[in-house]
Amino acid sequence: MSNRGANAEGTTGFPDDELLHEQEFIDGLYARVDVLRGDTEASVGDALAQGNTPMQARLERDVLVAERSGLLAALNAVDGSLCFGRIDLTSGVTHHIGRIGVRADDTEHTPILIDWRAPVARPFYLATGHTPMDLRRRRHITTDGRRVTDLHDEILDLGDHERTGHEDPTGDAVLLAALNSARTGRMSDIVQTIQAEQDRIIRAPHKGVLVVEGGPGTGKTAVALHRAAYLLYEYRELLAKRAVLIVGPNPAFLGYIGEVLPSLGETGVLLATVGELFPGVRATATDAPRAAAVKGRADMAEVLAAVVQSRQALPDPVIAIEHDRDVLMLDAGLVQVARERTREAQLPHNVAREYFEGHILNTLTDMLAERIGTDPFDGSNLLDPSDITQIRDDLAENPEVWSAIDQLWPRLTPQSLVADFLADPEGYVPDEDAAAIRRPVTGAWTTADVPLLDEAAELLGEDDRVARALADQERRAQVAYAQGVLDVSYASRTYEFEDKDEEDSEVLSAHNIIDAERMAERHEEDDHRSAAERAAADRTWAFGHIIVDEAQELSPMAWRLLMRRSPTRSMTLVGDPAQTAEAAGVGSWSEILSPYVEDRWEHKRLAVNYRTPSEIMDVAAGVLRARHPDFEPPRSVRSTGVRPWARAAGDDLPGTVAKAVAELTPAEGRLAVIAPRELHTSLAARLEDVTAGEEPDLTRTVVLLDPRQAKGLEFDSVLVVEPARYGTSDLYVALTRATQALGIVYEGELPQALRAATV
Ligand SMILES: Nc1ncnc2c1ncn2[C@@H]1O[C@H](COP(=O)(O)OP(=O)(O)OP(=O)(O)O)[C@@H](O)[C@H]1O
Repeated sequence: MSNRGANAEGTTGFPDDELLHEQEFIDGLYARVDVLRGDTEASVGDALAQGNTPMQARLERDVLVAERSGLLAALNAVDGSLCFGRIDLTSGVTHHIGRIGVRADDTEHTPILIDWRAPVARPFYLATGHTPMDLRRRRHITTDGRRVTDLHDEILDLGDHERTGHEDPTGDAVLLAALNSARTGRMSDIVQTIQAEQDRIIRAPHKGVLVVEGGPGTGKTAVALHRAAYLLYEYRELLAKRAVLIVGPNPAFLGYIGEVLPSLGETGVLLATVGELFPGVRATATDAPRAAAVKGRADMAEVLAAVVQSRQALPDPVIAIEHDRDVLMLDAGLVQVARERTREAQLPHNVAREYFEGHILNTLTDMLAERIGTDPFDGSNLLDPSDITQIRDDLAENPEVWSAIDQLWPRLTPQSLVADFLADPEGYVPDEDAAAIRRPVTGAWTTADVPLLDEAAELLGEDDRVARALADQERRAQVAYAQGVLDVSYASRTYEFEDKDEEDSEVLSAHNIIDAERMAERHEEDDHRSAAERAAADRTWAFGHIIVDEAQELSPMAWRLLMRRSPTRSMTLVGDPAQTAEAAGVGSWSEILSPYVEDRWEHKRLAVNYRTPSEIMDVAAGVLRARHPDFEPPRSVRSTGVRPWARAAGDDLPGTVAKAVAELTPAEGRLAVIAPRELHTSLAARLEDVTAGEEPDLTRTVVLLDPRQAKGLEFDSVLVVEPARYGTSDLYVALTRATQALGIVYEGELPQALRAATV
């Protein structure tokens, strides 16, 4: 830590010029930001107060309000932690670095605070004594709200003998302070201390698929989130329109990471689990592992295609249609021809129905025409084309014809198709798989059902003839309305400017710059939801970039869903195969990716563990090495000197756990008790003020979780209960969640791998 204290006076009690100097800068910065905020609030207020204005002005007003509101949200989100660093260049220039960029109110709009994502800020993260990148000094500025509390300087130009009294010889005091600080139950950003290996990943180009792999605590999640913020900054035009999607393993995890992007001033991101990616469906039930594994298998795509085909039925043996005192017999042979012709079009089922309807109507028309129009003498047909058309039209009015078509080529929804299939899967999958996935037709949806629904939606498509007709009608009404607006605008112009020639007028009115078609289009665009909000409601949305955390957990069917949302294949996938728990998870990155991008994807590794001290990491690594002797754990960046311990519970497991919890609960910070789900009720009964359940409140001091829920999270202290009941990867996850202390309580035997490593 620096040798200077927490206010503008040094330890000697004399004023500290450096601190004072930085405080002056920060005061000036906030003064500017306060003005900016005031101006922005006022302009939003003015715009909203305008009331009923002509359409063109309203459109401009809405754009302004949206932009300014975004700016306000960013200003408010970063308030109190605006500036965190400074770089001094050998040229004598200095730049302050912050969460967003701020410019002075001068004619040049001189930058006074550089956004951490700007290229100018990059040396702050990358410069070393070996490669100083033209820096003499890097300064970390620690603030408490608007007050500067500490400075840490690293000298990067070894020939520079000037000293400030705030030198940090190791250069990692700020990082270690961040790693040792008490956890809050919410992940915080790492923008002040991004390490060079992380920075290179954060700023990698957005095109193509980037896989980021690393052990527990290597900052994969932190890097993924900062990458989202970086991409939104660097490719703002594109990504503000198309939005960024971040996929996480469960809602508790999304809650845990949910504050990081707003703290970086970014809100245009959709955070979702795979179970939330089918609009209108909420996955509330949980599958048994075997069922999830079957539903996630790649061949389910073919299985569902076969289910759809099986709904395209044949009469058994005939359907009799009464028409005009005639009976028309639709037999299997005739329908099969119509069905084959329809299938040849290779369209989704519901879209193809229009063709099937046509073929059946034609078949029936031919049948009837032959029956009533054939000349008994020479066998020729006496009907002319208008008679044939009339017959066809009459048939199209007959409800029996439509009931036959509905029976043979029914309109299907993804929900009905998948629910019916799951209620009766025999014949489509092997018997033992069918037994694993069968459930009542009214059963609640699970996360593993969502990729099946999405697949079904693709196979079925939408018969949007009615919607299209309505939209056409609506559009014609809008164009007519827009034309009316333009006419009114033209008429009012002649009133207002009657003393001026049209050419002389400096005031442009709507009719000068826009025609009715375009104006109607603008009206359609008049959708105030952000891109992320619109994306959340649209199954077919193509995201600008997709980030997947814990990517190793996703099934092949879930990958199909995600790839549909990313036609440009602009993706960042982060994960750790050693932490794979889901039976449906995929074995290797190339297995996941080759069907979509062959071998055109990049692979980066993170090797330093920032979370888990070496004493705890050694224990966790031992567990994996017991199964995989060559396993290489990530290197812990710090050690605490505190060894993990293990304690036998005797015959009172809940009592021993309660005692251990009392010992391990940090004065500040959070404790997780990680225990098999079946023990939760008995343990919760003995733990005061504990939070548990599907979505526990992670900000509470003591949280009770099962190992799957603990994935991706971290706590100051962790108590692992009954480790012998976990699978290897679940145990590895559980053991690597603590930043400070780890205890283990067990009944019976302690697994061999844990015996030697604990006290
Ligand atoms: N450069 C950094 N500066 C400060 N803290 C960091 C840095 N990198 C990572 N951390 C911290 O390390 C902890 C672990 O990070 P993170 O959760 O992103 O790791 P992970 O690789 O996703 O872990 P896991 O696979 O176990 O979920 C977090 O508290 C994060 O804030």
